[in-house]
Amino acid sequence: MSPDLRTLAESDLPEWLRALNNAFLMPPTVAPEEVAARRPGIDLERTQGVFDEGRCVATFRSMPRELTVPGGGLLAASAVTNVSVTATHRRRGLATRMMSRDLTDAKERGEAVAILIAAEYPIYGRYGFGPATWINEWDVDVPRSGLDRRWAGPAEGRVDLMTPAEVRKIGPELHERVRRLTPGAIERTDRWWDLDTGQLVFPSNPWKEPFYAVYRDAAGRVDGLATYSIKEHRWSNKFPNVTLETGKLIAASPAAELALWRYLLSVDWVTELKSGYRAPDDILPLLLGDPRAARTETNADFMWLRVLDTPRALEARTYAGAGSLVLDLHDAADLAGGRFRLETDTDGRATCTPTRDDADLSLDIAELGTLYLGDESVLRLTALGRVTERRPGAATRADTLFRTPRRPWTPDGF
Ligand SMILES: CC(=O)SCCNC(=O)CCNC(=O)[C@H](O)C(C)(C)COP(=O)(O)OP(=O)(O)OC[C@H]1O[C@@H](n2cnc3c(N)ncnc32)[C@H](O)[C@@H]1OP(=O)(O)O
Repeated sequence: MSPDLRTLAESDLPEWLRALNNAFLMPPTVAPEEVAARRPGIDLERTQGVFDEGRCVATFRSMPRELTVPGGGLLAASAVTNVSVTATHRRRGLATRMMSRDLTDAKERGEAVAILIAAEYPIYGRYGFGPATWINEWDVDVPRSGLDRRWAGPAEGRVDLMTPAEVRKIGPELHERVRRLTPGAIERTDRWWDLDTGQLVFPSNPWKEPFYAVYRDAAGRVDGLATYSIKEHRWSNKFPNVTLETGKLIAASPAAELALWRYLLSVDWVTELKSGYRAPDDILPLLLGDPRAARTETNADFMWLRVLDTPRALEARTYAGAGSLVLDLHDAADLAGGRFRLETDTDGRATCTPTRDDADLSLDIAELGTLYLGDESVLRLTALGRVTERRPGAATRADTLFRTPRRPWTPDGF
């Protein structure tokens, strides 16, 4: 009997979570309390499981999210997660079957793009995804950072430490503002905040209270929040030698961002600051007296994007001025391909319509995913042979339209 692929019923969940843990190399048995805690975060309608002789051997699910695009528009996205195939059933096409089904369903639901965070780089390009946002992680040698150790707080506004309960109240409104300013960001659910502030704890993942530093501007408006923790206290010969790990740092203004980084870098005893995953063009290294003190620990792709509805996706974002481009898009899965004319006006607003005109650029739908949020250079992809220029100068024109002044960033996983 061939394995049976289906949407989960309520009673399938414990076995499905067990399969997920198997593939993600975590202790397989999931306690009933864990299943109960996870259940509200899972929309059964958007799950898939493959069962072989009653045993779950593959998992998949997606959830609706709003993706911020250049210009601040919000685009309906299908956020794909928990993709797994048990090692006993690998390389038989199970992931491909689940992905094909979910992408078709997402398009029917009216989601213009699918997004995911790839466990490994080579997996998702074949399904039309391209890496759309990147992350950087820095390790700062604080004593060599060249910062004035007498820093006593921001010149304007203030930084205060707050309790998890206070953050649970003020965090969501702040994040709503921040994510609209951040192409590549998605919303945080109430559940996200409950987990972050210890109101909801998974039995398998005990919560340790972090520190929460909040920045308010001179008028008292909450404009920034940084979460951080200390891994271990190391003292040798009575010298403090402590590592501060930044959790999430979000800021709605440059003043808030500067004040919070400066605060974290000035906590007494701290000799090493780990930044956590940040935008690749985060200000952190350049605010140091000596940027060499910020060593890059990670520089990697983060969120991958797959266009499902080309006109809607391209019309949702804005561009750097007026222009016109004909894109010939190849899509092996036949979801979003075709030839389209993109017209932009001086305000950067766009229309995108099917056309039979000659193409300016030909590319695969996965390359459009890479270019969509403005992070990659069309010229660079042309040099690699991944974009073909059909009209001289078209790649440069496309770069002028698509690229953004700051790089997109996805602050949260999903
Ligand atoms: C969004 C997320 O959830 S990311 C998490 C992804 N999950 C994991 O990394 C957990 C461990 N790995 C797994 O569970 C599985 O190996 C998966 C899900 C990555 C792949 O599942 P499979 O059922 O083996 O994939 P499937 O058989 O459909 O493979 C399709 C193609 O992708 C290739 N492929 C699959 N996984 C990988 C990989 N990790 N690296 C390189 N190629 C891969 C296969 O070789 C195959 O290529 P082909 O079409 O040229 O023959």
